[in-house]
Amino acid sequence: MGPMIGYVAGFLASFLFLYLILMLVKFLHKVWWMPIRIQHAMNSQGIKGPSYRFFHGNTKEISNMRLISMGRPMDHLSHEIFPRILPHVHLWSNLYGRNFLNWYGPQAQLVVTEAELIKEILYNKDDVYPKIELEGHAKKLLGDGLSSTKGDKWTKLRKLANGVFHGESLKSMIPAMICSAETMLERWKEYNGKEIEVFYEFRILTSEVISKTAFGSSYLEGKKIFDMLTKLTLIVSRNAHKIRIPGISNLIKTDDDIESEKLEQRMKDCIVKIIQKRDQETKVSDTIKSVFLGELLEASLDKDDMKRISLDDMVDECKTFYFAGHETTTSLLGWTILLLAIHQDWQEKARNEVFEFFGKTNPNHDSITKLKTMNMIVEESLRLYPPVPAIKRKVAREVRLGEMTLPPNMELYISPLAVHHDPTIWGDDVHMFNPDRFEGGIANATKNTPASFLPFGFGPRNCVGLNFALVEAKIALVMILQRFKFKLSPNYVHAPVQVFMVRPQHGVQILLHAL
Ligand code: HEM
Repeated sequence: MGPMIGYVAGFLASFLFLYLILMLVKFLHKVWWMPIRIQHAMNSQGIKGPSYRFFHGNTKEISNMRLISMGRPMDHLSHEIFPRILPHVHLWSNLYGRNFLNWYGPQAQLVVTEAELIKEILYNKDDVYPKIELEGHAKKLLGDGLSSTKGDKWTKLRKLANGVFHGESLKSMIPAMICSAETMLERWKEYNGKEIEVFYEFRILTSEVISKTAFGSSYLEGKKIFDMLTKLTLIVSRNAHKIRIPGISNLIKTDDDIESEKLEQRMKDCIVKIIQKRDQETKVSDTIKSVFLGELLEASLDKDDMKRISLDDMVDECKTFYFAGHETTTSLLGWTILLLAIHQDWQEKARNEVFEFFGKTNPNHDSITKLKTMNMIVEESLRLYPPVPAIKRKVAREVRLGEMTLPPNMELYISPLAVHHDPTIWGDDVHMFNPDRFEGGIANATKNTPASFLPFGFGPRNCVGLNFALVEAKIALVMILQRFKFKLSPNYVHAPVQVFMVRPQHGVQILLHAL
């Protein structure tokens, strides 16, 4: 018996040893051999970049640069925020060229800043340059909803969302937008002659608008979800440049892992409750408007397999739209008010146009889209302060992009912020607020390189909420301009930061004067 046990134990030990060796070889292949090979292959095509560092890639350098650049406020009210928000892209594109290679851990990432190449990437269908797979905390934030999913499921969800956020359906949401803006401005009356922090105000406004229009739920019900989303966003943001050893992260959980799991579960419970409540309401009355949640519910009951969606899909869609429809528009409104508070001449021009179109009456859809000065101001605000500073894609299979041959699985990093602050496209006054540059339209402003202006992305996966966001923001701006003059408060501290979106770290304080 004794020798037999010894034999089995020896066999198991050698098996374990071989297994460990195999795992080590696999690990080294991933974190050492492949990066060296890819770096070499790209260098030989003239694509340079900071050297790959074992396991962490360039993430530590990137984190340090960001800590320094965003660690304190800007010295003056400059709009030159690209070196501050994305210091590594700014430095390395100057050092290594417009398209350069950097490393997100052992993941090769090609940063592309040339508009023609960006167009090629974003215009392509999912099979060549698909979206990247979300992992960890980010996956808990957005799930497999419209912004992250691919293939047939994406086609199905996009069709559904397109129908809801365009045309007549969008028009039917305008009264709710106006009503929410009125509630906000009623509150503002108390601040006449005083300071008000508007970024916070816009967070309430945009969450109320998306809650009411898309989900039919009141702000208070949606508020819990927004609070949880905000917490999860902070977790994603502070872990964005941390590289974890695969496998180990399943065994050893950090506080953030535990917190994000809890938040994911609580958000799901909350959304399921809203869905169930809505389901009951629909049974009771047919008159309820066909908001987004209604469409989702209908799709969940569809007999056609190709159209039907599951409860998990619904939860992910709700999370996606709560998230996408909230922080982005808040950011746009916050920066636009800051710009108008600084540039009083443009505030006056915008107000004159508003009075010309609407007098003191509430805005309406048809005229909102005709406001030319307002449109130029919003476009210039989106150019200088694009809420979404970076977009990512992946290379599905070996492919030629311009003069380069890219290996499969390489990540592509496209930065609207970098492109919007490129003087070769926008001229020497690139960092100035000059809405006039949009007077002849976007094509004219970008000298017919449309991918040079991409606040809402580009191509088939551009922002599905584009019109919704623009109408909502313009309604709020029109109604503010009709009621108040405003200037920047001396307490405002200029500290744009990136926490997912580009946002003012300490809010936007203005002084209000009722008209
Ligand atoms: C100023 C406001 C907004 C900005 C700047 C913005 C920006 C963007 C950008 C850049 C993308 C493309 C991302 C990529 O290509 O990877 C995108 C996609 C998306 N946006 Fe927005 N967005 C805004 C408002 C909204 C609103 C209000 C909603 C919802 C009502 C929304 C829902 C979405 C969704 C669902 C996607 C994914 C679309 C798809 O993949 O098919 N966004 N947005």
